[in-house]
Order: sequence, then C-alpha cells, then structure tokens
Amino acid sequence: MSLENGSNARSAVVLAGGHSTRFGETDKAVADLAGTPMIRHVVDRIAPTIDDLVVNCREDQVPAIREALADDDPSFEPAPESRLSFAVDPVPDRGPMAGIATGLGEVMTEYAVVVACDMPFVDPEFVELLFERADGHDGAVPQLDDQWFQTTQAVYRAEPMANACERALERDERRIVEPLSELEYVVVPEAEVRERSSLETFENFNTRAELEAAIDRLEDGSSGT
Ligand SMILES: Nc1nc2c(ncn2[C@@H]2O[C@H](COP(=O)(O)OP(=O)(O)OP(=O)(O)O)[C@@H](O)[C@H]2O)c(=O)[nH]1
Ligand SMILES: [Mg+2]
Repeated sequence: MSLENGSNARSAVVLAGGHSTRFGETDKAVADLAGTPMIRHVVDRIAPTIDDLVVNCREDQVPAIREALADDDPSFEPAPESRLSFAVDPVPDRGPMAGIATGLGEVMTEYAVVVACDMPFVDPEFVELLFERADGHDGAVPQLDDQWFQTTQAVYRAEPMANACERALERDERRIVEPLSELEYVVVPEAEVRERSSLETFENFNTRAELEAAIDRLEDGSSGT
C-alpha cells in the first residue's frame, strides 16, 4: 500500500466479511455483475476519491478478492492493488460493526469512507460530498426518511469510530448505532441525498435474483459503470 497519508489523504474501507447466506453458494463480494466482480465495481467507482484502500474480510476470502481487484486493465490508473491492504477480522462473524472496527483500525489517514462490497452503484460524487461534510467532525452519516442510518456508506474519522466500535463490541453490543452515539457527526438527510445524488447509491444486493435484475439494468444502459 502506498502511504499517501498526508493530512488531506483519504482512505476507503470496503466491508466484505459477511457470509452472503442469502446469496447462496458463492461469496457475493466476488460474484459476477456484467463481467466484473461486484467488489471491483465498488472499488472502481470510488477509486478517484481515495488514496488508500483497505478491504475488510475473513482470511479465506483474501485470495479471491485480491484476484478480483488485480489490475488486468492497463488503462486503469492508478492501479488499485498498489494501495490495497487487507484487514482481516481477528474474530470473524461478529457482524458489520466489527468489520468497520477492523477496517478503520488499519486506516492510515484521518478520514475514511466505509462502503459495503454489495453496493456496486455507489456514487463517487456522493462519497466526495460525505468527505466534505465530515471535515472537522467525527463523520458524515446519511439518514433516510425511515430514520435508517446508512452506516455502511458513510465517512468516519477513523480512530474515534474504530475505538467506539471496539468499546461497543466489548459491551457485546452489535448495533451499529451504538458507536455513533459517542461521536460528533454530521447527518446527511435523505433530501440532500436526492438533491446531490440518488438513493441508488445505497442499493445493495442480497440475493442472486436481485443481482440478475441489476445486470438487466446495466445492459439496458440505464445505470452503473
Ligand atoms: N467483517 C464482517 N463484515 C460483515 C459481517 N456480516 C456482514 N458483513 C458485511 O456487511 C455488509 C452488509 O452485510 P449483509 O448485506 O448482511 O451481507 P452478508 O452478511 O454477507 O449476507 P447475508 O449472510 O445474506 O446477511 C456486507 O458488506 C458484508 O460483507 C461480519 O460478520 N463481519
Ligand atoms: Mg448479513
């Protein structure tokens, strides 16, 4: 990983440590979406907004994810693997918040965007907005009108969020809103998401049927990379 960790450098933590049980046999992180592994869609989209990339997963997932992110396209600049590191959960299967703690614990920059590996339509301009809004705060977290915080597409100040997640885990608390209660963060409401981007940025895929529908949309040219 190149350590472009000057004060304005930014990282991404891509969460991939789940078991994709609703998806079926394969790991959805590396499932094919229109010829490209799902996690590669995510990384390709956010690459322009970040300097370093940390992938959080289990040890057994590393080879396939490394392969999925290998730069076989000479036109792709800069090569993602040159600034790629893996943050392997010390204890697997403790949920997304544990993954956030592991991933943010490896981050070398002050701020990092956390994105789930199953959000292939993540909007880089929205990620840019999150970084801008987080500046001077502990984070910027989208909140939809149903009150749901989009904590797996949010920017955090890495150290306080990692520490707050670790404390929550020590309390046996897995709800991701728990660590948030310790932070001074900016809320990005749904109206602002709609104004500056669209809710598609949060779309995530849990079943193969959902993915098939997305492939049809990509082939219609109406969405995606
Ligand atoms: N590190 C880590 N990440 C997780 C864990 N569970 C889920 N995630 C990640 O959190 C994000 C959202 O989780 P889900 O959509 O539930 O994914 P999943 O758990 O793999 O899939 P299901 O088994 O169908 O729930 C994905 O990026 C997952 O990789 C976990 O136990 N540890
Ligand atoms: Mg799950």
